[in-house]
Amino acid sequence: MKVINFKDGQFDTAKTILVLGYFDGLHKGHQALFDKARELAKAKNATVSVLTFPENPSIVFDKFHENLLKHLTSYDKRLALFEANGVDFLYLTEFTSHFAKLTSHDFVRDYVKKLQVEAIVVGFDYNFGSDHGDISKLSGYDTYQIAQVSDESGKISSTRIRKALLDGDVSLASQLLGYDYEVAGLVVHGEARGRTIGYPTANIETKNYQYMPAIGVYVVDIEVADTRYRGMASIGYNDTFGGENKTLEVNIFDFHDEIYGEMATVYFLKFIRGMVKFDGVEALIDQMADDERVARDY
Ligand SMILES: Cc1cc2nc3c(=O)[nH]c(=O)nc-3n(C[C@H](O)[C@H](O)[C@H](O)COP(=O)(O)O)c2cc1C
Ligand SMILES: Nc1ncnc2c1ncn2[C@@H]1O[C@H](COP(=O)(O)OP(=O)(O)O)[C@@H](O)[C@H]1O
Repeated sequence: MKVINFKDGQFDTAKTILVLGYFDGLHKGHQALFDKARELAKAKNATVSVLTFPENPSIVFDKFHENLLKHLTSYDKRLALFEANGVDFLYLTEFTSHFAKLTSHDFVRDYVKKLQVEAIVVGFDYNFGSDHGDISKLSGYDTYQIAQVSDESGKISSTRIRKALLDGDVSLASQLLGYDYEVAGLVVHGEARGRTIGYPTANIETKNYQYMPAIGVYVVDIEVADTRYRGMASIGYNDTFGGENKTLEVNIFDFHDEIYGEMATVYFLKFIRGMVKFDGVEALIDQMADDERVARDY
């Protein structure tokens, strides 16, 4: 997959199926668009391109709040997901006030017509231009609008996945995404207390603006230096010790190495329980032994 800044003007000249949207998380609903795009590309002997935005378009419309900067994936994971979904060319353009003001006619002229488009694929709720024009009429291309993908509880959406994470329901989030929810970060020093209680924990400091699951204890897998291990994670303030910073920490099973400064990816598999402020360290250790049984059995 080739990543191209649209403003650099280095457009590929092969016939292509163009997919349009923001696609935070590339969840099962988004994946349906790429399934269609791949099918069309095969039939028409074309490539698959996506035109998307690095940041959330809502930044242009909504009063700022921190969550507007957050994503369901890291940037690297996002690229990997586009590639896994069959995208050959990823065109990035910033979503700005100016971009939002383009009419559908402007958008076709300045963006769509720059590529050798064979057909366009969009989601059921896609909006074209500030005038909400009809892109198939304007552009003359076949346009496929893909119906929403639903499960028993309704439409699969990035909003539902964010809510599942904020509720600690990482199993639901992963089910809707079609892959395990993951957060990547750097292993940093904590209070060096973990080793003294028999449960060393790798403290993961995330550099990416990603949604963190709710405070609690989770079954996780963790990938360090290309190897994936089972572990148990805690997200919270280490209430038992009066901790003031919210941390993500992972006790890695059957692992004995120093990994400060390494990048690690944590895959959230299942919520175990909420955080507890214990009266003493012994009670915490007993509880962690129980957590370990749950995580190893998962
Ligand atoms: C699986 C797991 C469960 C935990 N549960 C709790 C808890 O219920 N209450 C709490 O105060 N700390 C909990 N912790 C956090 C520990 O307090 C923390 O890992 C320990 O203090 C070590 O901190 P350090 O890495 O800064 O040395 C948990 C940690 C893990 C890995
Ligand atoms: N099984 C393990 N799980 C997590 N970290 C481990 C493990 N074994 C060794 N380590 C190392 O020990 C560190 C954690 O020890 P800990 O006493 O909790 O210190 P800190 O507070 O600095 O995290 C990790 O960052 C890692 O380098």
